[in-house]
Amino acid sequence: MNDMLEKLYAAKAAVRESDEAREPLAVLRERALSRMRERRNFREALAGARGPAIIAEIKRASPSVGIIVPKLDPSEIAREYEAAGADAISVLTESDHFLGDLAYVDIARAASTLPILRKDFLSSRYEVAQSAAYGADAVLAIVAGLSDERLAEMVDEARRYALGVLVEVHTEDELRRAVAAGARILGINNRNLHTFETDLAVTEELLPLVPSGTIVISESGVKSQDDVRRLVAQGARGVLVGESLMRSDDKHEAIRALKGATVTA
Ligand SMILES: O=P(O)(O)OC[C@@H](O)[C@@H](O)c1c[nH]c2ccccc12
Repeated sequence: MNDMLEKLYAAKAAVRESDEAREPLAVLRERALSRMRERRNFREALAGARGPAIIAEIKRASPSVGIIVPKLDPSEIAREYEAAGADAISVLTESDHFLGDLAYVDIARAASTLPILRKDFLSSRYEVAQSAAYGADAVLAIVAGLSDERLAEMVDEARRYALGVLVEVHTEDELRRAVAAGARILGINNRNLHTFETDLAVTEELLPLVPSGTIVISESGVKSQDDVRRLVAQGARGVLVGESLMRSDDKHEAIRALKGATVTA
């Protein structure tokens, strides 16, 4: 694991410990199960999307670029994303480097009808149950930061609450591990977590190695209709877009443009 990732997971483990002292796993599991009827199907939303599936991200800051938007109204952004035609919403909940908050998940959920992905450096059953209890419909599992055992535990815990799992990979080896863990929704991250550089060629290189029936979402560095066109032409079902949408003053037009990519693809 690289330094940055290691730091993020270590900080997260400390947060988890204090959370656990306040709200034990059993309490969260019960609450997660009591919210089963609210669950929105992340996988179906992507599979059934018209044109390329767009996961629009709510992200206030990131380690690679710093502050993206000084003030954030997650409710308003969630509403805008849905009205603009997004298929799902990703919410950063990591607080130190991304200035996120777990509460944003339920805020985004209340403001839209789309499935909500909790994006964070999660590595335990506890955090998966917590995500479901706090209104998530799907969680992120970053293979580079997880042992096979941890990954399997997260996938197993997610199944209990019918949560989707977006299994993120960046290399061929990680892709193999994701497939072995039974990943049905793969996120191919174009960003190299050592250098923070993005290169859409990462998705293009890994796509031919993905088993059929797996939904592939290309993540990071996607900005234009041409980018989406290129990625879907290679077999991606859709894209996850953060920074370029957060910076856009006209989210409606921005998403419409990304969506329009299949028309000629
Ligand atoms: O802002 P971008 O370049 O559109 O990227 C979005 C998303 O892919 C990125 O936020 C991301 C991908 N994997 C992550 C893991 C943790 C935190 C954030 C991420």
